[in-house]
Amino acid sequence: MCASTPNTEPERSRVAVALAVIRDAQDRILVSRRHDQAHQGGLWELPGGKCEPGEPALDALRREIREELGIRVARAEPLIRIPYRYPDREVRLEVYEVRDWSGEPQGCEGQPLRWVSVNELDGLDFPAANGPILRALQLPARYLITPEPASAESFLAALERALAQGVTLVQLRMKQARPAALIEAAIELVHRHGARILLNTGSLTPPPDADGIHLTAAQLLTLKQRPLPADRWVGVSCHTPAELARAGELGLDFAVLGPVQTTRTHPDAAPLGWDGFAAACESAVLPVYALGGMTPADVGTARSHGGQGVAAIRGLWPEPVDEELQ
Ligand SMILES: Nc1nc2c([nH]c(=O)n2[C@H]2C[C@H](O)[C@@H](COP(=O)(O)OP(=O)(O)OP(=O)(O)O)O2)c(=O)[nH]1
Ligand SMILES: [Mg+2]
Repeated sequence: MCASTPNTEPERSRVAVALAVIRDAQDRILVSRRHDQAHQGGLWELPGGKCEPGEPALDALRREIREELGIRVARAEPLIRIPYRYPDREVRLEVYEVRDWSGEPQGCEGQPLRWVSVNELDGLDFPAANGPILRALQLPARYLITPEPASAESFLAALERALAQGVTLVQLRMKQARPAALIEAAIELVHRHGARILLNTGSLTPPPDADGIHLTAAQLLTLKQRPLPADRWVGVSCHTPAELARAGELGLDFAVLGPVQTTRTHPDAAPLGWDGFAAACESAVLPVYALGGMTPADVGTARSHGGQGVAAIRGLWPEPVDEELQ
């Protein structure tokens, strides 16, 4: 339990929890099964547990992992934090990625253990609060937003170079012309490189072979429910904590938030700064990319401020670009 204050909501329900995504050399993740009698019993879980009063989450993580698995965490990187309200309890999950640890994991409390790939995680039953953690594990650190295509040929050539440079998630952003042949060619090219593509064309019904859509903040505010089923992704552009909250309520998969910095093309727009970005991520219940003046060199800063990584046109497109997003 966290520290309690007498005259506020009953604190009995608010629990800070430190969890570990422990990876082995094959990039598999360690999961355990919760005892049937526990809160959210019988479901699979990430190892970890409740912070003691006043205990920093990272200390709680090391302690819980030693107690539950008998291994020593050498280094842990923040992945995501999820505030979540169950009917009987409110939790705040602080999730860390652990690639550097020593010892041989054992179920010290008799709990069954399994090593699984990120794809296999999708097929296991976890507590409801874990959905955004799975998404954070599936999403890359860089999210390319394409500039408005000039010619199809030069656009596809540049997109191919971006993919060859390791981009694995693409937003096809078309605000002017939307030629179906170019959209299909881009989808095919992205899939040939094993990457995913989301369409930002104003339509809520993308072609069946697209991996999902990316919404504007204006579209977000008109929606009553998530526009696509769970097997297709829905990203959204947000500028305020209120928009992020709405994206979380609708169960969208991730958001981009900006502008974090002043950009060349919009020098007058008030930027959030990294502190504003971090404050907004604090209460978000979905992975959040930083947008606005970002380059791959900013990934570490974005992550240390609670973000999933960076989203950019100019910073990730292998050709000079005039436009910039806010
Ligand atoms: N360990 C764990 N807890 C989770 C996950 N997802 C989720 O919502 N929770 C919730 C369930 C519990 O309300 C809380 C953590 O509980 P816990 O049972 O692991 O706590 P603990 O290790 O300190 O156990 P105990 O001392 O109460 O026996 O967080 C998850 O992936 N792993
Ligand atoms: Mg536990």
